[in-house]
Amino acid sequence: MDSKPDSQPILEVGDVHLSFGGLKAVDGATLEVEPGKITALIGPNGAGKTTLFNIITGFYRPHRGRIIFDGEDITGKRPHAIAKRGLVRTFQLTRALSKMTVLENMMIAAQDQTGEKMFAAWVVPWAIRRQEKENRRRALELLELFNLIDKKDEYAARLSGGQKKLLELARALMMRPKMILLDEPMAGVNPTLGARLLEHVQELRNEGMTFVLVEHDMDVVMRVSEQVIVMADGKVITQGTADEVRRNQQVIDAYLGSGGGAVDEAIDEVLGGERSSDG
Ligand SMILES: Nc1ncnc2c1ncn2[C@@H]1O[C@H](COP(=O)(O)OP(=O)(O)OP(=O)(O)O)[C@@H](O)[C@H]1O
Repeated sequence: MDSKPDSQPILEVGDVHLSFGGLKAVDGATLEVEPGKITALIGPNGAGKTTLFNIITGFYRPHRGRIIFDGEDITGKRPHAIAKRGLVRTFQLTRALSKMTVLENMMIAAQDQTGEKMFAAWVVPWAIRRQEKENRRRALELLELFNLIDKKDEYAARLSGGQKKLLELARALMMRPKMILLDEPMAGVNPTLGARLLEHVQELRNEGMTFVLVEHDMDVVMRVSEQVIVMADGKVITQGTADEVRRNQQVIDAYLGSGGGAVDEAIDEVLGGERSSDG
């Protein structure tokens, strides 16, 4: 039932493994992401989704396996080198970032990427001013687009949950990525700002950007994603359209096997309330 991508994948993850002590957090994960689409990565708690995100973006080094982004092997490369190639992930605002203003957050995100240019700027001072001016122009443009311009001098800590998520996405865009990984973009976001965030994601996708999101809200997953990848126990158990995935018995079993009182709720979520009594 897996649907084969019709274009060359922008990201290929092949047989990736990573253990923490004896725990196999990612255990032979293999997947492909099509360019210019929104792909959701779902699975029960502890399936390995966040760990895989961290491996793909260079924050963890896999014990085995290969990651190809945009035709280039990026396995084991450092996060800033991967970001420079156009693959970035969003980050929850850390305590340090919360104590900076919204605009400072944007400027710092750009600096992370222009590290080498900054070195050049140290040698040639006019270059630093030109780069800073360009970063500031882009930061203000993005804040305007994301309706955060009135908050530019506020401390990031003072933003609402939804505004923080918008800032996280805007920060990632400072790096001019080809592909963005979003970890639970809708968590703690009110419905109005959540809808706006999804609109931005869909607009950026229409402009050719690729997104992969880890999201627990199945309503959101089924609504916005063109592809759904399902992980359980560190493995990818299936990949397909939202409709294909929701009918897949392995997916239902994976959520059933996740245990605890949330089982029924999880199945209802995955099946979108379409579970029949003969199941
Ligand atoms: N730094 C770490 N050290 C030890 N174990 C870890 C670490 N990070 C994750 N794990 C374990 O690896 C497994 C996979 O965790 P991960 O956070 O990747 O799952 P997930 O699918 O993102 O879950 P959730 O949906 O709950 O966020 C879990 O059993 C988790 O406890």
